[in-house]
Amino acid sequence: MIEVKGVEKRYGLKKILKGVSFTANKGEITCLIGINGVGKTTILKAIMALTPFQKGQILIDGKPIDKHSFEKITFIPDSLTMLPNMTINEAMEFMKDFYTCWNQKRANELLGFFRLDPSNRISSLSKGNTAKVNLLLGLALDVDYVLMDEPFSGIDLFSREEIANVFTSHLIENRGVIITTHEIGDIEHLLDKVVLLDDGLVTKEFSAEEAREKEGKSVIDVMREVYQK
Ligand SMILES: Nc1ncnc2c1ncn2[C@@H]1O[C@H](COP(=O)(O)OP(=O)(O)OP(=O)(O)O)[C@@H](O)[C@H]1O
Repeated sequence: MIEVKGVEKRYGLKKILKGVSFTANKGEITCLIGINGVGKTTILKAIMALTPFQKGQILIDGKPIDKHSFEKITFIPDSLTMLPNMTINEAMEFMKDFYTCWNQKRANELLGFFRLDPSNRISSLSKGNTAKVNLLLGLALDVDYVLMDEPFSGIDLFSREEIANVFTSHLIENRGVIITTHEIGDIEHLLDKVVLLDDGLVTKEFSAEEAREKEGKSVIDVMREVYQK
């Protein structure tokens, strides 16, 4: 389980996170939702220990985050960070050399799943295929938790559907996923937990299934209730 406890984060004088707390379980998809600039990416970076925070604590499976946390967790940013003149194959080789937890079998499966040609250069890929390569490079790591920042951003409906399909496949297995997205409609049915953020705080943390089954509400219904008050 990932536990975010009372995290406060300032950039200069600007307080972005004012005591954010929530949990994300293994085997579940947790979605962070909030308007642009609320601090979703900052939370993911804090979990990865990529940005320092002033107060609070983040635990992964009961242990505070440290330099070894990357053996358990990976961060898939909203853009691909590989050199544009690399082929997909070369990008995979790079990851393989860098990470001991690289799983070539899963990488090959992901290539097939996304119908990617490994000889293609990163610079020649469409936006949708670039997003898929980005996901492939993260999901091919044998880690328990995957953080994904806006995996659907700026890509067409069909690519979004293909990416959404990965969430119900064995390629995610029973890992814990934290995702940020503005494209709720595409993945609403896949979400286990939703964390709504506003003004530096969690305003609501709820089970998507319970909202659906007990209250007959979609995630978007709950968002309207919370944000349009
Ligand atoms: N390195 C930085 N230095 C100063 N301010 C920053 C830095 N990184 C982010 N910020 C500011 O912190 C706030 C939160 O940024 P963050 O990227 O976490 O928001 P977000 O919710 O992910 O936004 P979006 O939905 O647009 O991706 C924004 O106001 C942003 O301008």
